[in-house]
Amino acid sequence: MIQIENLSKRYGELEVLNTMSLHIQKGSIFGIIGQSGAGKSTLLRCINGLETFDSGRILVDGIQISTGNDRQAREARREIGMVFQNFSLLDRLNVYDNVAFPMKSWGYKKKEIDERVRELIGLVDLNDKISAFPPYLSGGQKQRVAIARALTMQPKVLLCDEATSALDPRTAESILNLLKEINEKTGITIIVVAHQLSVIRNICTHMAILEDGHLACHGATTEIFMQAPAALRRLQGNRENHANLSVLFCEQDQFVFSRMVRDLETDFDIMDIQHLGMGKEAQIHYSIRVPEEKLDTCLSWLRKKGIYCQTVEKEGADSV
Ligand SMILES: Nc1ncnc2c1ncn2[C@@H]1O[C@H](COP(=O)(O)OP(=O)(O)OP(=O)(O)O)[C@@H](O)[C@H]1O
Repeated sequence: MIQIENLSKRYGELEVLNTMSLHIQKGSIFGIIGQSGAGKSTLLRCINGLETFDSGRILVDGIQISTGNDRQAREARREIGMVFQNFSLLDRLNVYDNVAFPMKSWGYKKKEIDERVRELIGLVDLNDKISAFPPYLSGGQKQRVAIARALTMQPKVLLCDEATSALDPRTAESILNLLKEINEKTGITIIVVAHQLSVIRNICTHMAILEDGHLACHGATTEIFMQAPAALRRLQGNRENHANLSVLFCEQDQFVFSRMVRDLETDFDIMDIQHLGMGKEAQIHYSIRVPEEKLDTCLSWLRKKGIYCQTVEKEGADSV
């Protein structure tokens, strides 16, 4: 149903996607995982027509995806809903109006909008919050609103970019269960980008591992975990030779790890992410695992950038 054929993309000198080909079956829940900077989000943005690419093509149900503004390109993009880590809700609109927003933009009739919005708010179990505004919702409730909004145009595909990374483990689990339920009820194809192997293992029927813009392996999730190819083992990492770090930074520093990978030519695993505080005070706490021989350079690189970091005992970390 989704055909990605020889997809390549560069940002200047940096080759982010390298002749990547991948077929994603209709109705599957497909997980994409890889080290930070491997190209996961870029691939998702290409599928959604949010990002241009240099060569290759992407077909959704036989229709070619592009960033163009012609009718065919817009209709094709309409078939794809997307949810993000930071929810991307409009704070000035209540739950009902956030969910209604895409249909209003496309000029649907009021009655049709009302029926669909109420149905979706019921589906994500938020009937009691229908008039609430996003600042008064929990993270899990915000993500439910974002999921309902992404489904308003009855897309064939739902893309989830780190949809549960900002949530505590129990809330994350309830969102993953909701995605699974939506997949079973509607048959929608779901693509999930995640940092944690547990997310992929829990809900994905199929998966792909990206490494430096290459497709390192892909297939049925159960088979990949059973066969444990080298790419999976690399992702799981060899704990003996790795050190765990606790890193705290502000939302606007989100590209810091990609820069660290480039500057220090090191790999690392993100083992846990927690969002702390709200608004201007918001911070993100990452538990990461770096190769032991790179530990000192990573610590001094992060500290030079004014980022709080410290090593932690291995037993204290939440493994992927
Ligand atoms: N707009 C941009 N301009 C320049 N480089 C970019 C841009 N967006 C992403 N990159 C670079 O492209 C590479 C792939 O980024 P991408 O966000 O796709 O990786 P990712 O696998 O999703 O990483 P993460 O897990 O950290 O989100 C990174 O090296 C990143 O720094």
